[in-house]
Amino acid sequence: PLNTSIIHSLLLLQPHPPPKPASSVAASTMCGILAVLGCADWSQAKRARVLSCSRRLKHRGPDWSGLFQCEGNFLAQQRLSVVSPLSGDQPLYNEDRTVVVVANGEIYNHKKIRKQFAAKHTFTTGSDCEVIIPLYEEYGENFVNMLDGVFSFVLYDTRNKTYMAARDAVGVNPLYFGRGSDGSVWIASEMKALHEDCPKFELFPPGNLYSSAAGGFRRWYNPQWFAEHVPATAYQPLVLREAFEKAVIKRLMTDVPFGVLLSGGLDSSLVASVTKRHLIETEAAKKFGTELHSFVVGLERAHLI
Ligand SMILES: NC(=O)C[C@H](N)C(=O)O
Repeated sequence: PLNTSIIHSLLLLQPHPPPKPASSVAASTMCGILAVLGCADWSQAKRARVLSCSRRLKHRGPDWSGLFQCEGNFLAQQRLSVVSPLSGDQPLYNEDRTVVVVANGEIYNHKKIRKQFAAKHTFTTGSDCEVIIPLYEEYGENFVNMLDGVFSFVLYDTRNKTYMAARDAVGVNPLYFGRGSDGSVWIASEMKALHEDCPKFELFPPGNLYSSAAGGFRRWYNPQWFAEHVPATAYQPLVLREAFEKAVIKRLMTDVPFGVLLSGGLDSSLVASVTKRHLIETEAAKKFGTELHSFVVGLERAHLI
């Protein structure tokens, strides 16, 4: 797989106010989610507690805070708007609001999936993450491998009171899983949102999904090469180059200004050079122009930068 830190060199700039020269920077593919499921207590005090835990993720999503509650089940999101800033606030719902999703993710093939469901599903937002809903309605819990992207999300189905959560193939987007002392399940982008309320918590394993109906985790990402002790295909530099370029290009999907963070090393320089070369072909260029903003972090008296 590609080194995910390479891809992280692409940064999203603060989306509001819109396109002006970049002055501030937020890390890539942010947003913070917190889901608390199956609480025995759903008093005002519990709701307030969930909200205050969710607020600890505010640094991940400065643009919006949202909360869904159905009895003892809570889904909260702090949003960093990337795709469809004006309509994509979360939680996201299906047409009759019986299925609810909070997500931290970028779904690169969302337009393709939208087309596939255009006749069957009424999309209410422009969010790339909304495609999770029709996929779930069509395929139940067996759709995660149809998402091309980086993500962590929690979906709650009010009709049968079940939920599922999933994390992308290699764990680009963070996710933690814990249990409260009342048996509730806590799932959050960062530990700080759940550690005080969960005597036990762990990393949500990358490439896995958790299903409340099945009562556990299962791997959804099972590429053939997992089983290979020695790679079956020989190293092909051109194939690698093409895959790398494609990986960078699809990450230019954004409705907000963006830039590249240069570490000073080879990886981020490669990301910057591919971005610069292909920027002109992208939707982003139509909105923000073809000038590429770049950033470096330097320390006083450190002479590298
Ligand atoms: N940024 C995110 O993680 C969610 C979604 N892609 C949005 O733009 O709102």
